[in-house]
Amino acid sequence: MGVLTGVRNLSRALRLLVSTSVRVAPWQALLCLGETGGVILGLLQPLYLAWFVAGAAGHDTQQMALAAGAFVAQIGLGRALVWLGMNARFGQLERVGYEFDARIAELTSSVPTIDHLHDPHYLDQLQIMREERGSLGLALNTLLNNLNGLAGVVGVVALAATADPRMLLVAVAGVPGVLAGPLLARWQGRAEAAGAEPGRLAAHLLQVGTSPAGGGEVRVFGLADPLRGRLAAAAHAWWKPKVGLAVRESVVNVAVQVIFFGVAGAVLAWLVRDAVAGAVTVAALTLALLLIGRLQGVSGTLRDIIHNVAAMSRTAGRFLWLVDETARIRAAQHGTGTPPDVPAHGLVLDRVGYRYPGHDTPALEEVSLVLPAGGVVALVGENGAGKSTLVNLISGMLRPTTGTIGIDGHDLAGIDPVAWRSRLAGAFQDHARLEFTLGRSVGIGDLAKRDDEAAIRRALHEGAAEAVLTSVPHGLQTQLGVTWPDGVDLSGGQWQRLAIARGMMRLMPLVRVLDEPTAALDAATEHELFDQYTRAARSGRDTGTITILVTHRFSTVAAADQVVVLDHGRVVEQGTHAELINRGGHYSDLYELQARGYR
Ligand SMILES: Nc1ncnc2c1ncn2[C@@H]1O[C@H](COP(=O)(O)OP(=O)(O)OP(=O)(O)O)[C@@H](O)[C@H]1O
Repeated sequence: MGVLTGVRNLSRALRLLVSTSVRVAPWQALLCLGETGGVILGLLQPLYLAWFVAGAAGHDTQQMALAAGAFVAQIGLGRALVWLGMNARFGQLERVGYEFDARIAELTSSVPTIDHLHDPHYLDQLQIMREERGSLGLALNTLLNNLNGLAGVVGVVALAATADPRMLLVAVAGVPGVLAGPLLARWQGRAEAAGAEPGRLAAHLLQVGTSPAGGGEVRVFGLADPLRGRLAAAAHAWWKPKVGLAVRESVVNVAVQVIFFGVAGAVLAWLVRDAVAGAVTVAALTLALLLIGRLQGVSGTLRDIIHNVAAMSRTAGRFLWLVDETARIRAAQHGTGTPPDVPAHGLVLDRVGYRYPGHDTPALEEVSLVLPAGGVVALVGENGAGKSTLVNLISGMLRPTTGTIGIDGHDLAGIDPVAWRSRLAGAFQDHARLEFTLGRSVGIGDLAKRDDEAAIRRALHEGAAEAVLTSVPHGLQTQLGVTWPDGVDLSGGQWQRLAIARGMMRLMPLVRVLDEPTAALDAATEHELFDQYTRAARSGRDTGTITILVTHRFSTVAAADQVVVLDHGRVVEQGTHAELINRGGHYSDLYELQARGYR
């Protein structure tokens, strides 16, 4: 990164932090400056002390009284200002922190597609940002501390020069300490980057090892030891760069101190010699002595300022990267067209391919399909065949890396993704367990009708979830989730049925996707449900809804108009169930294999 880019990024970061702080709480932002005034007053202490000592040496009681009075007054006023500023600073810290948390959540969820959530680089940046979320909140705090520190540095150096110009040599001896700042900041940046991925892995392994969901498998498969081993290795890889950094920091700090105190000792000896000879006044020598400690602090303060500003700029830079990246992704999804109210022809996939970010092998290749309006298509195939990827492409969550998907002759890329998504309905294998009231948990499948009891009951009926409703104590008002007052828990299958009902809330979707929402149900129930969807789809053919069923169970898809068989990301067969059975190919083999399992 060039110096110019660095300066530009820093100034962008500073503007972001200051403008956010001022926008969130303008009065507090202003009050924070009181602290800087207090710091500047505090700097004058050695001056009053030197006057006092000089007054005592010259038996000048008036000077002594004046110096003592000024000393006490500046302590009182300085402390009051610091107190005011500090309170404002801490109040500001929380509000700015919440503001950034909210904006991060908004940015990550405002992208209509999910390709970026599969990108390891994006996830690493997000992980570091989560770890450092607090430091964005602390940004104004850091900035003010730096401002106070800078005021202190300027004041101390000016006072030191007043005491004796040779004291500037001592200030210069602090330069190596200052120069070490950027070096340490660079090392820290590298250590953070090196620890991000293992940190994510350690958090994931810890979650697997401690969550009730993974608990059963961990025990049955005897995974506790290997998991502990991998967790230890990941944690080691996470903290190793941090330990290395701490060691190098210590070595640099010791070297810097040795240089400073060597020069300071020599200059003081020189001043004492001149004071004995009468060439330096008692006041100047006293001031010089009092300022040595503060001068030593100067290089530390400057270094901290550089370090803090670099860290702050890095953290703010990541936030700005997220802002830019979000804008870039959104700009690439420039579709503004509206989807048709009722599809006339249907979806056409023309040589569609998709490659996940950072992966060489495509998950889908050369997929060409026609999904007619009002039709029911079943996607079948073994694990990893590409069914969910295809569904995500049709839903507009992912964008094809090659080929096009069109609806009634219009490329999906030209349609506003949010408008497209608003016309989809469905239930997915990774459904959410929404711990709201039962009615709300289903109703939000169509936000406009979330409180429409009749619509919710209809969706529960169509999702074959009425049995869930009758099994809970307070009907639609039942709170779901045992961690809430009066909350009830549901079985995996019951949660799944609610997710399916949620997918039935939208009445006239363009596409209704049912991506293995029935995995927790038995084969007979799944069969019955898919038959019900197919019948519902056929009875409402005039709405043009394209129904896509995804399943592993071949027996449940016989009623679909069209069965598409995927294998290793390619369409290997398509046709009706009867056609495919007669063909005696891949579908027929797999169907026979599963059917034998049920005999
Ligand atoms: N987030 C991802 N990053 C990289 N590769 C992925 C990702 N998700 C899926 N894949 C890969 O893409 C291919 C297709 O996966 P997909 O989930 O679409 O298959 P599927 O047919 O739905 O499988 P299943 O029946 O197990 O749900 C697989 O090889 C899988 O490993």
